[in-house]
Amino acid sequence: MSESEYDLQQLPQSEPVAANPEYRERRRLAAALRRIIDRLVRVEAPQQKLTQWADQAEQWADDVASHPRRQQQPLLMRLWTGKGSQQDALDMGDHDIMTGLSAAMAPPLELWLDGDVVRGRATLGPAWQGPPGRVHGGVVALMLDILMAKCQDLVHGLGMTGTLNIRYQAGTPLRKEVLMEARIQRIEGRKMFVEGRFFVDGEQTVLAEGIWISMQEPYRWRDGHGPQ
Ligand SMILES: CCCCCCCCCCCCCC(=O)SCCNC(=O)CCNC(=O)[C@H](O)C(C)(C)COP(=O)(O)OP(=O)(O)OC[C@H]1O[C@@H](n2cnc3c(N)ncnc32)[C@H](O)[C@@H]1OP(=O)(O)O
Repeated sequence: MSESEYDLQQLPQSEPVAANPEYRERRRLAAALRRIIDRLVRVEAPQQKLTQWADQAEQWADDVASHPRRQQQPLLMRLWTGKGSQQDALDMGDHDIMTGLSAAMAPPLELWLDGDVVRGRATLGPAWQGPPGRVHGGVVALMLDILMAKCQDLVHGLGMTGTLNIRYQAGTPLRKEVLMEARIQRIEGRKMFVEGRFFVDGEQTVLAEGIWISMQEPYRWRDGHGPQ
C-alpha cells in the first residue's frame, strides 16, 4: 500500500502498522506506562515516594490534557473510502484496547494469520487479575473478542460481534504465555460463526463460540482461504 492508500477493509485487523517517527515515540511512551501500571500493583514504597509520584503524575496528566485530541471521524471516513494515510492507519490501530502498541492499557496481545487459523499470544500481569493469580474472566472475553474478530481478515465483509459464548474450562494464569487460536466454523450470509481457544502450558483453558454480523455485504471467503 502506498502512503495515501490505506483501506480499512484491506488493513490486517489488530496487526501493527509500521511506525513513523511520531508513533515510535508514542510506542516508547506506552511501553513505559505499561511497566508503571504493572509495577504499581501492591508496590512496596515509602509514603513519601508515593506522594512524589502522585504529584508528578498529576502535573503530567494536566500537561497531556492541555493538548487537543485528533478527531476520529474524518480519519475513519478516509480509511473507509480507501483514502487513508499511514498516519490515519496508525491513529486507528495503534490505540486498540488489546493489541495497540501505543495503548498503555494493552498487554499487548499479538495476533497473526497462519493459513486459515488466527493465532495469538499474550502474557498478562497482576493489573489484569480476577481470581488470585488468574486473568479476570471479563478480560478473557475481551481478548477472545479481538482474537476471533480477526477471522474477518479471511473473508470479505466487516462487522461487529453479535454473540459470544464462553466456557471457562480452567483458570488462565497471570504471568504465563497464553497461546490462542481462532477458526471460522461456517459462514451463513451476513453471519460468520467462529470458534476460539486459549492454551497455557499445553492445557486448554477456554473454549468460545461467537457470531459476527457483517454490516453490509454477506461474508464470503477471500481467494486462497476457506474450503477449496
Ligand atoms: C465508518 C467506519 C466504521 C468502521 C467500523 C469497523 C467495524 C469493526 C468494529 C470493531 C468492534 C470491536 C468489537 C466490539 O466491541 S463489537 C461491540 C459489541 N457488539 C455490539 O455492540 C453489537 C450491537 N448489536 C448491533 O449493532 C446489531 O444488533 C447487529 C449489527 C449485531 C445486528 O443488527 P442488524 O440489524 O444488522 O442485523 P439483522 O437484524 O438484520 O439480522 C441479520 C442476521 O443476523 C442475525 N443476528 C442479529 N443480531 C444477532 C446477534 N446479536 N447474534 C447472533 N445473530 C444475530 C439475525 O438473526 C439475522 O440472521 P438471519 O435471520 O438472517 O439468519
